[in-house]
Amino acid sequence: MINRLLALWPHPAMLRTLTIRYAVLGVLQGGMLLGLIPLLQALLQSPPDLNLAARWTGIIAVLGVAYLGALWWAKSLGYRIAHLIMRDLQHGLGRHLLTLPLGWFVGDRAGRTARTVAQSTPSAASIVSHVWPELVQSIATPLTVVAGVFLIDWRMGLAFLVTLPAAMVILRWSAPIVRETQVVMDDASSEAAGRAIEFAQAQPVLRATGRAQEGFAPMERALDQQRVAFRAALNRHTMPQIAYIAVVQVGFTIVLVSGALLALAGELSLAETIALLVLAARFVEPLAQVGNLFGTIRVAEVAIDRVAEVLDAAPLPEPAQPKPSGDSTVEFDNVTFGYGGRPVLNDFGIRVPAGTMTALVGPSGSGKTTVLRLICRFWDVNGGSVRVGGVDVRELTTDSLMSQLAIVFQDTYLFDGTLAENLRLAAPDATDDELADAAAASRLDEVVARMPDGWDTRVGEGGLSLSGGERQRVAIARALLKEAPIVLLDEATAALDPENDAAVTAGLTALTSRGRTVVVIAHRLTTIEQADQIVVIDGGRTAEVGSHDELMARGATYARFYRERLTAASWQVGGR
Ligand SMILES: Nc1ncnc2c1ncn2[C@@H]1O[C@H](COP(=O)(O)OP(=O)(O)OP(=O)(O)O)[C@@H](O)[C@H]1O
Repeated sequence: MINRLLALWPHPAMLRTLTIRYAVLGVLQGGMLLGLIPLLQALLQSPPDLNLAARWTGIIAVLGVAYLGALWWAKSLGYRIAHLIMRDLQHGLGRHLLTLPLGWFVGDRAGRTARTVAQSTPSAASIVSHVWPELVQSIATPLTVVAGVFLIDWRMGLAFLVTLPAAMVILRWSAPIVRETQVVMDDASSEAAGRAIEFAQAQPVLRATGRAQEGFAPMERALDQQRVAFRAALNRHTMPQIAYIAVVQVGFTIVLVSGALLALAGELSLAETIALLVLAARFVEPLAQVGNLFGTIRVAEVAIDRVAEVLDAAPLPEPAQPKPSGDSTVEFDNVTFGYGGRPVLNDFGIRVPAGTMTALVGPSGSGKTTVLRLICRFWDVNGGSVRVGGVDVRELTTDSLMSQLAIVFQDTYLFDGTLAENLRLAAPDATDDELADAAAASRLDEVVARMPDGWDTRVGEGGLSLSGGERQRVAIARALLKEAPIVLLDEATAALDPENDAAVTAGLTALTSRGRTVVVIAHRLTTIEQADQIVVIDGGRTAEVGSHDELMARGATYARFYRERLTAASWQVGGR
């Protein structure tokens, strides 16, 4: 546990100091317990030696005061180190997350990362504030007691000692079991939490389809699995727990029987025997404590593993000798790419000249979103190259690439701030006039005018107090404000109401008329007709490229799509 922690937080000297302080604490506690022996001897001999008893009471009291002082001395250091660990791990995670490819965040990673930062770092820090100190103390106290008992009577010392190795064997045996079950319970909890979030988000769909009452099968399955995992884990925990308690109790019995036999044989005085038995009862306490701690240690280890998993994720390689960016042409040259083993893009090639608009169309799953992600370098290609301004994106620094791109994805995420703050994320120094200009071009000004507090209206977490179309207007306004030469846009697939539809068209017109290079996954007929070039993607390849008129004249895939969609009530080229 400590080695794993040190691998993430390499400050062994501080942990050594902490260990010494808690060991001193354990020794002081053991000393107080040992002080009971002469105290009881003085009281139980006939006649009782009250002077001696008073002297030992004084010594125990001094040890008690020293113990309290040492407790403050050790705890304050433990809390300080825990604070440093939490701060360093959270900062380290934050810095590392910034270097990871954006593709790393796709899927359920966002939720897991939130858990790691918010829950696993305090859990890892609790190792030094609670787990390790208690463990050190729980070992130092019994060892001090055993050493003291050896000095009084070596046979009783052996009787005390015999429990320790047996307890260690049981703990070693149970450690992997506890750890394994902890991982299973943790995974089951993550899955159940994920499904519960999905259930909440799917409420509109479930209610619209009349299935809200029946519940939601994936969540029910996940909750069932969680219950089964918890029951199985608790069952597996039971055996090691019983075995450990048995060892401690058997050890206690051995001490009792040995004490009784030695007393009967006249080898121990009555006072010594009673004192040793009192000590045996107190001796068992810290040992039982160690048994409980091992479960907590495994929980902390799982937390460390989760932090390490994020910190071990490979950062996006930055070029050793970055090249300066060129113009805003975007090119795919014989690009091959797949997620895992399955190829998605095969020998894919397109050229988007600077200052023009290209619409990507094609059936669902053909690879349109993947094309946009590769331009942003969410992932690196397996073959060929993606070039921006004539330079391979792998030869541009992330900052330089990102400064050239504005991204408008379907589900625009807005921060829980005001409309103005959300827009200024793209350009913190933008003047009010620039804000107003971007808003007018994307028709966000209409939304601002409708809102009670205008630009100061709070949009709620994720921008949920705005409609999907309104959020996309904010994203387009951001793209206009950012002054990035290339805009990547994934149009909302849901049919927009006429007002939002007109706003997106106006935003696109503004972007192209201001010389931006626009690559758009197009779902609306108006967008496709607006484009300088249409790229039809099918099966990860470029099936057709040309203007609307050229492709219609060819009468192949695009023309077929177009006619189908035109006749459909809700026209969507994406095949949805
Ligand atoms: N993160 C991912 N991990 C694994 N496979 C993925 C991932 N993202 C996409 N895919 C797969 O890659 C293929 C292409 O997906 P992509 O999202 O690029 O298609 P698309 O044309 O944009 O589809 P749609 O129009 O439905 O959004 C699909 O088969 C999809 O299942």
